[in-house]
Amino acid sequence: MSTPAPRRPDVLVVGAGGSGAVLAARLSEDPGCEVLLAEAGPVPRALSDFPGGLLDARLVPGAQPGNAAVRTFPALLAPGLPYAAARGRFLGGSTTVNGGYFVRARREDFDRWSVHGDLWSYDRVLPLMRALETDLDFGATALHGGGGPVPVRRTDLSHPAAAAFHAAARSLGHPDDPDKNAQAAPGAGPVPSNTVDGRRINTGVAYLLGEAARRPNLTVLGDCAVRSVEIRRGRATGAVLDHGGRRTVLDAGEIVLCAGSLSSPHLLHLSGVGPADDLARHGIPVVHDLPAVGAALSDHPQVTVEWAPRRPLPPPSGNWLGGALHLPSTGGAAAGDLEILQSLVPIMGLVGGEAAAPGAPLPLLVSALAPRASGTLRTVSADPDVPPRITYGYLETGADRRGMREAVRAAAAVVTADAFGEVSGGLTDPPPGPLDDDGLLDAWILARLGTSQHTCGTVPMGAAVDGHGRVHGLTGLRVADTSVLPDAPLRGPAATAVLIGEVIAGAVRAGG
Ligand SMILES: Cc1cc2nc3c(=O)[nH]c(=O)nc-3n(C[C@H](O)[C@H](O)[C@H](O)COP(=O)(O)OP(=O)(O)OC[C@H]3O[C@@H](n4cnc5c(N)ncnc54)[C@H](O)[C@@H]3O)c2cc1C
Repeated sequence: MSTPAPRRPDVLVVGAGGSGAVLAARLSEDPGCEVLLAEAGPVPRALSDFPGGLLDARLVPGAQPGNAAVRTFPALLAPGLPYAAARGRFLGGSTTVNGGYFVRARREDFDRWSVHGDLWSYDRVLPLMRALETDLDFGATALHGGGGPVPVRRTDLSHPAAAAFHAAARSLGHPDDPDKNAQAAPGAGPVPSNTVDGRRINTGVAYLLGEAARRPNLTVLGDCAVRSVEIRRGRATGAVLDHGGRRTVLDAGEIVLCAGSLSSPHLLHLSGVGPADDLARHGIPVVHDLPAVGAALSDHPQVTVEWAPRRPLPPPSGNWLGGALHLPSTGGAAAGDLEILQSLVPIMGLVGGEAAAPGAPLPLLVSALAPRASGTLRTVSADPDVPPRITYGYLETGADRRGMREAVRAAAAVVTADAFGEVSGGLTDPPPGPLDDDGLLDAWILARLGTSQHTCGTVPMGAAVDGHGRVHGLTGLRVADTSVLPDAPLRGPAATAVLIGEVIAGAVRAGG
């Protein structure tokens, strides 16, 4: 991994995050392919150069307001409900600042997505899901990988709160779910996590700091922000980038946008690719009318249910996560579209960057994972520094609200089960009233509404790109990040972001 002045690469990869770091590493395995990876945030050259808090798996840097590795985007979760959406802006992208939960999408997700191309069928992606990981619990099996870049370890359920959570879920009849990457019936179990010895292994560390760092055909530029893509006569020819205090135009054989689900559609818009009327209204010269770019946005609404420990509990040893319960909502996906994720760190600790906050209530993060694209991303200025206008469109339908109510009641049932009494002094939020009344519970949920930060679907396969990430109507331009998933998976998307890098790298290398 060298840092000379940029020369014309065969492939310019924009963004070194969940998908881009993977894509650049895989493409550069071919010594005949010159790859330039441009990352807007800092790019450390060694593990020791990462600020400590970015690797500490007891923390979630993206939850800390003002963290320097995070860019925030103003957004609306629902009408009148503002929110600051977070994205990693550092080598590894959002995988550097996320929760380190690394769970595969479900077979149902691939069944939906594979209508856009066989590359996405479960049988086609399984070998890649094995190739991208080293499963430290199960080793190499027909389902799991034994030699891939991302280490996967399941969370330790021996912490008293994690053990009690698991026992309580079991006592309520939820099945055991010991391997959430095995596509079994949903239930309660440990969380697969890209964490080893208390360190969260982001995609930059996993894919770029090892052997890839010595490849002469891979250049990784940090603090290098792409402003727009140059497109001439229907072909992407290069990109405008800011690097080292200079603005330059870099020609490239092919450009792959991996800037994430909020920045890739924004970059397309700024390059004149998107809904023509909207772009023209904001003074952006239209290059290619593609209304689907930014027309939809899919994510998972989240609220926090809290309980008070009845006695001092130890801080987590290596991971902020305890266990997780997945269950289907009424009429929802059999794979489980409701999620209750146990945090062993209080909210004030997650927000403040401290793993311990003795005496504070402990949270369960409660999300509805039904795949639905309810939001939008619109560009409102030709100035790249003006953020896009983002709406999530949460809780618009009766089914959305019912799903969240069911998830909150399921979480409250776990907390109030006898088996949880071993560690718990009781539920502190929500109070009893809202749990018994749909209207009150809807109001409680709305007042505490947040998001899992799992945005997908802003440049979807089908309407905007094909199954190989190629932007419809243009040549030499692809998108390869969570933007291309038509909807958010039934689990968190980090493992799927890595998979996207693997799938699209395969497509590029195969010449298709
Ligand atoms: C706080 C938080 C917690 C999360 N927790 C989890 C979790 O525990 N489990 C889970 O499954 N998912 C989680 N996610 C989601 C998951 O991390 C993301 O879905 C995944 O990282 C997305 O990968 P990506 O490649 O699409 O984008 P990103 O990982 O966001 O990468 C995009 C990269 O592009 C760079 N970039 C952007 N614009 C430009 C530009 N113009 N020029 C150059 N570079 C640019 C960015 O700096 C970034 O490095 C979380 C997300 C957040 C924000």
